[in-house]
Amino acid sequence: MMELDIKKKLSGANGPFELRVQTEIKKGEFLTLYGPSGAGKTSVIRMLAGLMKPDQGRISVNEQLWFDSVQGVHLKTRLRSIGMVFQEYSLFPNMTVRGNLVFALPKGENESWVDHILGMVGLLSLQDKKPGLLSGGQKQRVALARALVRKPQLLLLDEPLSALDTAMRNKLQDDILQLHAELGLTTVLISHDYHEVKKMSDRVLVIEEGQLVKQGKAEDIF
Ligand SMILES: Nc1ncnc2c1ncn2[C@@H]1O[C@H](COP(=O)(O)OP(=O)(O)OP(=O)(O)O)[C@@H](O)[C@H]1O
Repeated sequence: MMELDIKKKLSGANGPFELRVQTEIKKGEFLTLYGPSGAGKTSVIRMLAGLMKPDQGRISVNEQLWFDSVQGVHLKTRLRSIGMVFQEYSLFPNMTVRGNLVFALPKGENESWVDHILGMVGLLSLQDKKPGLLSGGQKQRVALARALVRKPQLLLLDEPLSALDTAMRNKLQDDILQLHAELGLTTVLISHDYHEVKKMSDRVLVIEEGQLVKQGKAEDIF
């Protein structure tokens, strides 16, 4: 169970506005953030990841405090149990697929977990290739696998599929849903794609100009 209550002043294209999001995320939930460009969705994910500091509020995950403005707590990104995938492929180009995953493995951890993850996402046959030789979909599959190497409590996905063609996109959506279920993940996805939101989400938060304007099941919202 995750509790999130954050405020942050942002400077948007039409002047400053306040981002304010308050919600609880259940363990195992698949939550999607939906809303127009510039609404503050990426900022929410960055604050969950510890890459942006809220002005005020509190983030707690299973009794562990990640952020608390009153107590002055701001846990560093590497101390938060998170995995992240963004739209741009952020793989190390000079390492193999396997190398990218092993690099993310905590010191002393058994590499058999890397094999397991590679198998789950269907990358075993590509494990010795460098990312430059892979298609966009394959690269995102590697990025997803790498995000899962540390068995994160929270998986953060910022439009990871928006650069892919429809077929590849569908396939990766299925993979993400399967991994989410098999690993018991709690996942927060940003998506602009209405079909994707409907297919993936247990719950949708609609954010406009920093405000949470609607939330609920996708079929009730659209
Ligand atoms: N550190 C910051 N301080 C102030 N304003 C910021 C900061 N970072 C981003 N912003 C502004 O906040 C606004 C919201 O950005 P954000 O990327 O969170 O929106 P978004 O909903 O994810 O949009 P998109 O869908 O286009 O990615 C933007 O106008 C951006 O310029």
